Amino acid sequence: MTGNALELHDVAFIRGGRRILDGIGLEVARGEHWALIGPNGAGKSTLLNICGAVTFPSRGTAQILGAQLGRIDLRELRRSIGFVNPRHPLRSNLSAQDVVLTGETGSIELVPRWQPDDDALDRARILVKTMGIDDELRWHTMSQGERGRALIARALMTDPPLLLLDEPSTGLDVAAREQMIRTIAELPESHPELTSVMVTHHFEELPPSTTHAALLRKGRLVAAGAVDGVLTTERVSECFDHPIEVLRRRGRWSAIAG
Ligand SMILES: Nc1ncnc2c1ncn2[C@@H]1O[C@H](COP(=O)(O)OP(=O)(O)OP(=O)(O)O)[C@@H](O)[C@H]1O
Repeated sequence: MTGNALELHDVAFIRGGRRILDGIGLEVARGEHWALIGPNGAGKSTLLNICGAVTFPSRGTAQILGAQLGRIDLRELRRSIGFVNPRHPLRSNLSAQDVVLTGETGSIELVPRWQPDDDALDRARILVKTMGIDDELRWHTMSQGERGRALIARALMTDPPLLLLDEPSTGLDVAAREQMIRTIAELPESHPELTSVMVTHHFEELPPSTTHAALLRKGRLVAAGAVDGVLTTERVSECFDHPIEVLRRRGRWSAIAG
């Protein structure tokens, strides 16, 4: 496939007369791995939802994988997008493999009377294995870290060209967080065609595979581009309206508030 994975032009999102996003222009080329960072309420999740064809812009245009929102079959497009949200509202006590299989139907629960074909079953088994998930586990008793890995495997079920991650390390202890970061950092190797966008609050959670970053403040982009030019002390301090020193060591980032 050619062209950018994402192209947003002058996107605004307005609710209750409030501009939650405004003047957003963003181009994400295929194969890039973006981090979307900003203070609470900056609009990160809203922007990610637009990238995932979950939310439509109030103004401007959003092209996702070459298709313009509002002009395409959403079901088909959504199969091309893996979405990882740790607040996954699954109620049933599904096995790890069944959680992964719901990625095939794009549903939260298993679809009644739906039977996966052999190919889907094989892919689910391989994903459970490569993500290092214990296949005896069931949803209700999985730890947050195990759930996170199961949700990434679920998101990869359709082999999507675009993966969106909304704070995938939420609720993880430091060991589980490191494992999650490693899992995400290895994706470009196992899925070389993949493009990803990850929302996070914490610089420590950025995988070393991050190639680009966008800083969002009060619904507007403060900076967007190659990661080392964006995650600087100056730009991050401007974004958070607070002095923050950004450091990069051995490929990983940290931030210290002044
Ligand atoms: N559909 C909606 N209707 C009204 N307000 C909304 C809607 N969606 C989001 N908002 C508001 O827009 C703002 C941005 O929300 P969003 O969740 O995108 O921010 P965020 O940067 O992801 O925040 P956080 O870091 O706290 O998760 C918030 O004030 C939120 O309450």
